[in-house]
Amino acid sequence: MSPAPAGGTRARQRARPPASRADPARLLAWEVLRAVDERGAYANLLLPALLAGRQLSARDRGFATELTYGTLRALGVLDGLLATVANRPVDEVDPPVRDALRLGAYQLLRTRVPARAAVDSTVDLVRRTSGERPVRFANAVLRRLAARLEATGGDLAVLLAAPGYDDDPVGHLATVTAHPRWVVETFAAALGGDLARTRAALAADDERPSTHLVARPGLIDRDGLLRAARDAGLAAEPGPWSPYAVRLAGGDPGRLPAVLAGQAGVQDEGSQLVVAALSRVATVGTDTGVSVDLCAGPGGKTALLAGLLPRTRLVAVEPRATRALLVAAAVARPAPAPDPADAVSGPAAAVGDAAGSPGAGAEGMAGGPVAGRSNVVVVRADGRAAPLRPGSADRVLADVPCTGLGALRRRPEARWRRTPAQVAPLSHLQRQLLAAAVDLVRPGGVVGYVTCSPHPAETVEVVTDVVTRLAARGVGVSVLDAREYLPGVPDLGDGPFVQLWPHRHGTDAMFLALLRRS
Ligand SMILES: C[S@@+](CC[C@H](N)C(=O)[O-])C[C@H]1O[C@@H](n2cnc3c(N)ncnc32)[C@H](O)[C@@H]1O
Repeated sequence: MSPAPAGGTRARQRARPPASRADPARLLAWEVLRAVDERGAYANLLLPALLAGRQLSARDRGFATELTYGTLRALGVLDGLLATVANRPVDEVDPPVRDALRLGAYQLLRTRVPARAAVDSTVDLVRRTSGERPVRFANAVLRRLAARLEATGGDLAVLLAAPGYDDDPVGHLATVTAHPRWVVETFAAALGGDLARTRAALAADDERPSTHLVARPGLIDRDGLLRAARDAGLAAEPGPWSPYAVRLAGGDPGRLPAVLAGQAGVQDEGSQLVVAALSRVATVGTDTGVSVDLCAGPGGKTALLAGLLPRTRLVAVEPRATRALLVAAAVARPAPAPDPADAVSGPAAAVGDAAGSPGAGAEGMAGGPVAGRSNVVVVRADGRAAPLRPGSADRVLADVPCTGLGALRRRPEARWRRTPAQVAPLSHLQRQLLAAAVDLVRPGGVVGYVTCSPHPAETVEVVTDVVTRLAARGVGVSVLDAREYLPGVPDLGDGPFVQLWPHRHGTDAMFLALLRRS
């Protein structure tokens, strides 16, 4: 029988480990890491749920959050570092022990926790979660790592033997910024090969994003939301670009009455900008009074667009039942009230129903309308076959499913989960959805094509390809200069498209193309 490795699989079969001093913040972070690793959980959903169920001090909550997100973002670097001191490939270490070591390595590398405390607390965590057997191994690994970090001043390029920047800039950046190589290549391609900007974009993925709120037009204005946030003790500032945005330095926006009442919501400022831009484009010719949100779930953009186009009947299309219900929840909210404080009990906005509106019929809608408060009707359907007549909409928003490479700072584990193989199928679906959007819009109407990814295969290439193919079929589409619809927002790229970036705008890396059907 071969000896079980320290931290090997047998450790899990041991009797229940003795209680130890593992502190609650580290334990909670470890639990999230395990769930992400074992069952593909989403940290940004699981962590708040676990935090809500525990009695932790504000300091411990902050620490648990930093440990969880920071460790998940830096996973590639942490595993690389651990491999240099573990004398074995990291993926051969028992997963529960490996996750504890990752947390310890993160504390050594990126926090001000003293090295000794980082090592000792990780050893306690290992003891508590895996028993005594792997404790010596964990202790030795982290002590070696602490010594190496001290000896090199934490220089990752040295520690991880990164390729020299001059020899292999992409490899170098991938190593020192903890991104897979293909993501570095993607960002570089989207930034025209500018490697200094690529480095800045990659670095921005590691910064803790502020929380952005949207003041939903007609329900609350931005100043009212700002006041409400400050009154609730939150550090709030107006967003620099969107007239509806408030940025929070921290704190829980979920307890704000305006958010609970649906007058405001959590929404990245970049998402607000692309919706605002679409609403600002004047249509040419006679409006039908119908607009479409073709990929609506979970409904953040639907809610904003409905507020910006109050006289439009907005058909929100979403194929997944759970997400369609989220759209319904996002729009089934109180109506405008003169004083935000009264809005919770204010009158409901006009009930929307696609039936009878030009081009939109309730009959044939897969699943039927599932919500209709205000000017929105939610329809469960595939956007490629939405139950709407061609040419029936004034505006169509196609916020297509994408790799989400533009929101890596908000989804810490995503950079390691996404693969280049996912791009082509998405790109195919995106082409189909954009073509469907153009089909739905009337001549003189406008399509907004949006991704939360800067990948050229999901952005410029999709738009260029679809416009070319449609032209070959005699469908005229002109590409508008989307930058003109975001006045005051600097550095939007060379046009005619808009590409936002975390490092330039503090937003997710949203892409926007505006197309007018002729
Ligand atoms: C990027 S998300 C949209 C986010 C949304 N606009 C918001 O701001 O809350 C893309 C959505 O498209 C939906 N989707 C996936 N396949 C689709 C299809 N064939 N037709 C329409 N929507 C689809 C997904 O379920 C997902 O909810």
